[in-house]
Formats: sequence, structure tokens, C-alpha cells
Amino acid sequence: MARNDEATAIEVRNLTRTYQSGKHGELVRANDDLTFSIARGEVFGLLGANGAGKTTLVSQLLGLVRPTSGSIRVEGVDVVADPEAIKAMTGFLPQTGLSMRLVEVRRALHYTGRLRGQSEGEARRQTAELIEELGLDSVADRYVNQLSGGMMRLVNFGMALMGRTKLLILDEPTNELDPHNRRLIWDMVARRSATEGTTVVLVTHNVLEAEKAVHRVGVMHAGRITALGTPGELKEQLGDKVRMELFVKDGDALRASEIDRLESVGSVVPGNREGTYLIHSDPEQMPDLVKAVTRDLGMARVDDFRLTRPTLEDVYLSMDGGVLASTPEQRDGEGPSAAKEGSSATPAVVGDLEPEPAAAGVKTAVATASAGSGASVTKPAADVAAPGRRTVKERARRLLVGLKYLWLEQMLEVRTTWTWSLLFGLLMPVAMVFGLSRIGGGLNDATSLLYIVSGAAIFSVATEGIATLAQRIGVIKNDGMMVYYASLPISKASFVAAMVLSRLLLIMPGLITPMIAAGLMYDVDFVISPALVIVLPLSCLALSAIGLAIGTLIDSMELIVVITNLLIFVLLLAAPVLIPPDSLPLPLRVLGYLLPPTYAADALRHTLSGDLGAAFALDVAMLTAMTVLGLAGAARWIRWRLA
Ligand SMILES: Nc1ncnc2c1ncn2[C@@H]1O[C@H](COP(=O)(O)OP(=O)(O)OP(=O)(O)O)[C@@H](O)[C@H]1O
Repeated sequence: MARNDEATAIEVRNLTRTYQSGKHGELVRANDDLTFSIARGEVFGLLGANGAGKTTLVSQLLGLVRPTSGSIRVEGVDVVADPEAIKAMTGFLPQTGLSMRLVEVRRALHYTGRLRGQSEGEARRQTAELIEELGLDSVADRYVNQLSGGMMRLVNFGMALMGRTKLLILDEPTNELDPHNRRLIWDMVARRSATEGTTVVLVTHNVLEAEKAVHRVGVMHAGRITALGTPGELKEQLGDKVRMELFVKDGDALRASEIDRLESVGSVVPGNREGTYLIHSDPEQMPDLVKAVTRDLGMARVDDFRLTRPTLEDVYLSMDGGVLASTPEQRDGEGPSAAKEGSSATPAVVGDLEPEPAAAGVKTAVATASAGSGASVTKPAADVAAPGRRTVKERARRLLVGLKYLWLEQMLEVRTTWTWSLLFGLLMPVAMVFGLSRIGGGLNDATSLLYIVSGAAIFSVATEGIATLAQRIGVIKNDGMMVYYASLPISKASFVAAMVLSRLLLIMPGLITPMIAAGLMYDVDFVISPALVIVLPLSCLALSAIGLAIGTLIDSMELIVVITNLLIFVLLLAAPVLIPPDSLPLPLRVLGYLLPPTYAADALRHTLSGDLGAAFALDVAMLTAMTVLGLAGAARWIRWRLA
């Protein structure tokens, strides 16, 4: 494909990415001096075995991983220097870890469009179009997580298309889909490439499927691109070999003598299932091969065999020496030609081989994309700001839109637990006030109640704010959702703020119920200072910020759970928030002053007694510092860039 600067969408030059791994920090060259380019409007398949370096390459294209050396330009923009610009022009379908699962299908699409910078009207229009195009009308108002795996994948594919971005990066888009929907996806990809000039990078293990969908293929092996070209060009490298797929009866392995016999007329590699083999041979040896199978192995040994033209899979296998990457079910669903092969009950003969029609449509698209190179194919994304030209106003708009839609999304997540959280927030502090005020002879004097009320309030807020938030972030990281958020053109600030704000509503009641409970149970007068208006949200914010910081700083979910539970346990053990520090032994007193909730409880106590002196000022200063440090720390430690 002839290319000039205007027609080039992606330009990768001498790209290397190394990782240190293992006990001794050995260097792994995940990508090793890659140089290639992808034309605008091209569908480019990235093939390779596990560990070949595909994800590393894609993560660098997305601006999520910083190259060790080399450069990447997407639509003329330097990805290393300006990763945010790439996110605004890229629709990304990760293999796992997509968010928006607790939202209705319609909203999942709409929110994604808005987060990608579309206007309200454009997001709504494209949502309606995609629902129709993907045949999702009947499930448009159902929650994404209640759909079947395949339907969910279709929705995720739709989400990747939202925003009409110039570049689409699709990681195994047809996983879990039935043949009909696989065809739908490939048709939609081909349409976008041909009519809108969308450039598509397609990562797949499914070589047969890729062959029908892509214009060009890059095969990766051990961090390098070992073959690059159109499927036809790559297949030419195999010469005019023919291929036989052999299925041994009952999934048996071939005996050594049988393999020797077959190797006398071709090369034999095992398939991806027990009892399946691929044999490549020269056309003139084909009669001998058929004879070897039907007569020497004998039809009692053979379940089935098929003769076909070499596929991209054969090229792939001949380079990697790996095993088959596609399953028989996948082969059966590959479209007209594969269906034809698959439906043949009797062994095919050489004369049955014919060109595969499914590739024709894509080849037409190649021609269209090539012909239009640099001239007509690119239709710019409707609402996406031009890279490098983001104004303060645009940033502010992005921040607010991000905050709004992420907040809405988080609220829908919160909705799944809100009844329990609220019940806990309401009942637990009441139970604490009731129980603690009856200890011994009854701690229901004004001073004891002051400690009990503020302690119970902060204990409940610490549980929800620190433990729940830290664990939520842990889940987001562990499920791989962070990559999805990071690949959207949103800011960390809006993500962090949305997380905290969505939980504040659940956290706040726990602060107020103990006061009401104590007021109802006892004749106690709290001199409530107006400073309460500051202390309540500040306490919630400070404890939430600490929860966020813990969740983002620690990677292991188990460790997050242990640490947050330990904090609650120490809080109870030392009871520093529930009783006057003077009555604690020195070690517990010190421990108390090391624990953030102590300052929140102290501030609340001072507010309820109207004693707003130096100690109160110190508490407010500590809470403010905790909020700033916690939020800034969380924003810093969240891995927006993976490395
Ligand atoms: N964060 C990391 N730290 C250390 N090594 C890494 C890291 N990420 C990837 N690698 C290594 O880099 C190499 C390429 O990994 P990569 O995930 O890019 O392969 P892949 O082709 O995407 O594999 P798969 O098909 O299994 O997803 C592997 O050897 C992998 O172990």
C-alpha cells in the first residue's frame, strides 16, 4: 500500500520497551526495535503467541505505557509527549476490565460518548444508531451485567465505536460471539474503515478470523515483528503448498510410524486439539498424501480430513512453530467458505479448493482505503478537540463532563450496596451509643456522651469512608478497569472526585445519627457550633481521601482488605476515639494520635461542645492536610500510565 505522510495514521519508529522481571531483575524486551506504519483507513491485524508483545505495543499506542526508546506518532501527534491527545482520538475495546457494567445498555453507550467528548445531542444520536446497527433494541434498557457474555461483548464493541474516533483499537473483539454476530462485527469494522476512514488495530489470536477481516497483518514473535504484509503476500511465502487437516479417530495421537509415513510426503504439525494434525505438502505430492492417509493409516484410524489452500494460520505456524490458535468451532463459524468446509461430511478432494469469498469484501475495502489515501477517507471525529489545542475552557468542560458521568456511573455502582451501607450507617452508631452509654454504671453523663457520640459517628464514617473506598479502588484495579478509565480522555481529578462524591452521600448519615440517638435517649444538651457545617464534610472527605490513598497505593486486594480491617480493629482496640485519651495507657494514646480518625472525632467533639480553641484548629488543620495529601496521593498513585 503506497503511503505518504498524509495517508499515514500510525508511525512507529525503533520502538523498544523493556521490563525488569524476575528475582534478579532480568531485562525482558517486550517490544524490540519495532518500525512500521499503518495507513489511514487500514484494518491492521496484530497476531502473535502469548507473550509476543502485542499488549505492550497496544498500551504504548494508547499512551498508557511509556516506551523505553523510540517514537510513536498517531495522526501526526507524538504519543509519548501528548498521551491525552491520543485518548481523545481513540476508541479502545479492552479484552477485559470494561466498566459501565451496572448501567443500562443505552446509558453505557451514551456515557461513553460523553466521556469521549461528544455533545449531548451527538452522543444520543450515535447511541440510537448503534443500538439499531448492533441489533440491541430488545436489550437497550437492560443492565449490561445482566446480558449474556456475547451480548455484553457487543455492547462493549459499541462503546468502543462511540465518539466516532479516528482510530479503533480492538482487543479480541469477537470473543464469545456467535458466527452471526462475529460477521456483524467484521462488517461494521470494514464499513467504518471504508466509508469513514477509521484506522483499526485489531489484536487477535484467531488467525483464521483475522485473515478475513484485515488488510494487513503484523505477526509478532518475542517482541519483534517477524512478518508484515497482506494475508495474500504472507501466504505467498509458503509457495504453492497445500494443506491437509487430519482428524484421528477418538482424538488418538498418531503413532511414530504413522508420522514417519506422513512426513515422507509432507510436514506434520500437531493441531490445537488432541488427535488433530496439519500437514503441508507440495501439490504434486497430494495424491500420495491422500493415499498415505486413506490406505496406510486407513479410514478406520481417520475420523475426517480436509484439503484446503494454505491459510494465514499456516504462515503463522511455519514462523512460530507454535500450535493452532483457533478452535474447530471458530473454524466452523468463519463464513461461507469455512461453513462449506465444515459441512462436508466426506473428505474433500483437491478440486474442492476455491478462493474464499469472505475475503473479497475486505479486499474491496483495501482498495477503497488505498485509493482514498490522504484525500477523502477521513471524517474527523465530531466533537473531539484537535490535539495540542486544548484550551483552559476545554479542559474545564472535560473535567465537569467527566465528573458528571463518572459520578453517575459510580452512583449506579453505589446503588447496588446503598441499602446495606445506609442501614449500617444508621444503625451501627445508634447501637454504639446505646451499648456504650450503658457500660458499667452507665456512661451517660454529658462528657461521656460527648465522647461516645463523636466516637460512634467517626467509627461509622471511617468504616464506610476508608474501608469501603479503599476496597472499591482495589476491585477496580484488580478487574483491570483502570486501563479502561485511563484510556478515556478524562482527567484523574474527575475520576477521584467522582469516586469520593458518590460515597459521601452514604457516609454522611453516620455522622448525624448518633447525635439524634443520644438526644432521644438522654436529656443531653450539645452546644452545636455552626462549625459543624465544615467539620462534617471535612471529616468525611479526609477519611475518604485516606481510603482512596490506601486503595491506590497498594496493589494487592488481600493486603487492602487486611490493612483496612486492621485499621478498624485498632480503632476499636485502642478506642482512642471513644474515650478521653487521658484514660488510655501511653502506648494506646500514642497510637490514637497516629490514627487519622482521632482528629475527626476530636474536631466533632469540640464542635458539639462549642469549644473552638487551639485544639480544634489543630484538628481542622490535620483534617485539611489529610484531605489534600490523600486526594493528591491518590491522584498521583493511580496508574493512569501503566509504567
Ligand atoms: N509489567 C510487566 N512487567 C514485567 N514484564 C512484563 C510486563 N508486561 C509485560 N511483560 C513481559 O513482556 C512480554 C510481552 O508481554 P505482552 O503482555 O505484551 O504479550 P502479549 O503478546 O500481549 O501476550 P498475550 O497474548 O498473552 O496477552 C512478556 O514476556 C511479559 O512477561
